Amino acid sequence: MDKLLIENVGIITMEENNFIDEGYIYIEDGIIKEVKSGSFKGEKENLKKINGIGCIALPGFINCHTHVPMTLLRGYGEGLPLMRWLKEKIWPFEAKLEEEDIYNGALLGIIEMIKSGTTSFVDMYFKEDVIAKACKEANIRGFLGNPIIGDGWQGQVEDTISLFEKFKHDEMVKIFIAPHSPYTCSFECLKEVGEVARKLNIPIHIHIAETKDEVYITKDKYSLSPAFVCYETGLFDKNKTLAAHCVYLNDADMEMLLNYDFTAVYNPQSNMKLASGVAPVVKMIRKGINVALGTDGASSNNNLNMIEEMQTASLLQKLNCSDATALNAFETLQLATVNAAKAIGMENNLGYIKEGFYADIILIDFNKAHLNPKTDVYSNIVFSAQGSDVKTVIINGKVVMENYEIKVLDEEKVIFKANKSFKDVLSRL
Ligand SMILES: CSC[C@H]1O[C@@H](n2cnc3c(O)ncnc32)[C@H](O)[C@@H]1O
Ligand SMILES: [Zn+2]
Repeated sequence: MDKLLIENVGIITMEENNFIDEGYIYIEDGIIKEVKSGSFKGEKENLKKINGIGCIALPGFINCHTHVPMTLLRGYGEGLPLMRWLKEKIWPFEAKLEEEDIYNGALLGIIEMIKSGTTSFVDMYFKEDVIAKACKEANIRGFLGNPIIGDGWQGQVEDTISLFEKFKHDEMVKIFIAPHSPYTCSFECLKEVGEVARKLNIPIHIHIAETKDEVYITKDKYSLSPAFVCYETGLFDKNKTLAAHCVYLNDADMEMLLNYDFTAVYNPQSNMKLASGVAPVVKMIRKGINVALGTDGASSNNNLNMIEEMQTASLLQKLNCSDATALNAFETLQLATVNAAKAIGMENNLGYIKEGFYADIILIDFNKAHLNPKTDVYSNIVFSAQGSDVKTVIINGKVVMENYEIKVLDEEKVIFKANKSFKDVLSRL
């Protein structure tokens, strides 16, 4: 049996009013067995110990919307709005990607995510079988969906079914079904996606209502908002759905979505960078819609850092609502942990540091000038911390980064190969 003890550590359990000033977390075979203040009294033989002195432990972040290999496109296609960005720069580049490039970009993104505290991510990209391989090598949890987009959708749905069969018993990789959006998928396609999701009992991952242009497109084509296009195809029926962006959801959309198991995934940095708009997050939460957080790809962000994303998430809502109380630090942390776990159907396993939950835990090093005094630890993490303050990362009970050092991959080699892939793709353009 694998036993791990994190001791002398502050603990944000994510249960309300339950911050443990100094305590321990005891883990057996990847499952949290004890979370208490004070010191561990149990058997200490054959036990790996991590001294968490000066650190605060919290649940690992769940990035609920990304395209992880797009790290290769970081800095590529700068300064364009969504539709021009996709059509003029991103899609032509992606057309030249080979399997090895996707693998190299995925590993680069996974290292970046682990180093800034992400332990699970929800991904939509080509060749998710290759991304799954990268997840398994790094021991990170991947909730992966091959894109379903355009005319070739029938074959892409078949690919998702095969991928699901391949990974249905996997511990770290789960397959989602990922139609790109209501403006790139036909009515028939969205209908079929809903049916397959229900048959396989898997969540749907889609982009909805990202830009004003998207609303014009669906209104023009179907006389419906993007959310109602999905509704009319039965996409939400009895399915769990994660919808990235949701910037232009209107009141009628929200009232309709409340009847479904629906999560809006807020991507503030991507929405700011592409000048898409501000998602009505405070309104959605007030109405009872589950809201989680994602970075989107590194080409529209330009990183995969959930600590930075949380800071932007809260600041943007405060500014947009002209209300300093909007989306406070604890609520913002909920978007990246508890609400995210609910979005992916892992509410009984992830999102809290709690007995019986998976040991997906990060340690933030508070021995830093910018993190003291610890007047409000939630505020310090959301508004003062940097991704690089994450010192140690444990996923499924395995230490994947210790004392700032990635244990599962050769970081230098991954960086070298990703740069080579970028140049190779450019030479094919
Ligand atoms: C076909 S896999 C996913 C597809 O989506 C593209 N993409 C990346 N970011 C966004 C975004 O914010 N909105 C819409 N589409 C996006 C990505 O480049 C891939 O082609
Ligand atoms: Zn996206």
